[in-house]
Amino acid sequence: MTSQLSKQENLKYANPKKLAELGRSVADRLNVHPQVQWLESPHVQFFVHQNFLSDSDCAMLIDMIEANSQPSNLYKGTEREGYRTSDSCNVDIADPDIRRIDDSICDLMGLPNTHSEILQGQRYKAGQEFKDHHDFFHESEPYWKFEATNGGQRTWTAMVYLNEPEEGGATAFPQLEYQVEPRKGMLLTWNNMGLDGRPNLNTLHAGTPVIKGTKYIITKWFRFNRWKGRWFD
Ligand SMILES: O=C(O)CCC(=O)C(=O)O
Ligand SMILES: [Fe+2]
Repeated sequence: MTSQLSKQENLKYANPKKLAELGRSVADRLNVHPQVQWLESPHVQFFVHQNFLSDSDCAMLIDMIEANSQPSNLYKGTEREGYRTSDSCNVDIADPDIRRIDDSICDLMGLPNTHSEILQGQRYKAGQEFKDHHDFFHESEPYWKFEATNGGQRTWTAMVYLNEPEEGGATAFPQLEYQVEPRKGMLLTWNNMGLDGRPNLNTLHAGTPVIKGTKYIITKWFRFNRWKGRWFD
């Protein structure tokens, strides 16, 4: 199936040259940040920041997720039984604490919050998982035509672990043969585009099943253009 967009149109929504520049500018910023560590992958621009969120912010977000979670969605038309079994919530972006946390992630990345989706909270109970997937949009899928004009390609992902489940729940990158164990307050971020500014298949990842305890995270997806789903600007 094709994206039904002309090559020329597609450049407005996912321009490899500009996406490569964006990747470099974020990576340059993160590389000189004293608290950010580069996870040395030649294949993916990949970083962590320990203790990005305080214990009290983690606790506040967990309470919010507990109060507002609904079963997680997969993209309409791409649903597969058992693929994403966690619960999710869109946080209340009018809440000043949420705005502060949202802004602090944008500030870390050097990306405008207008070009990002609302933070999403997720809860995985024992046995729940989010199987291998890419966060970028597959430009050959029918949904691309909508997402192209709704903010364009998903560029960087930033997620923060709000707690440490007793067992399981790592974020696994099978192509990199690498997995990140949840650490309370730790932010993990990667560029879903490659150095060439095109969707990077090496970013395939999964939230592996929680075996014991519960896992809570927040995730933020940055977009190439202004995200039209935002209602508060
Ligand atoms: O739960 C995880 O560790 C990964 C979550 C994830 O991949 C996502 O929210 O896109
Ligand atoms: Fe993901």
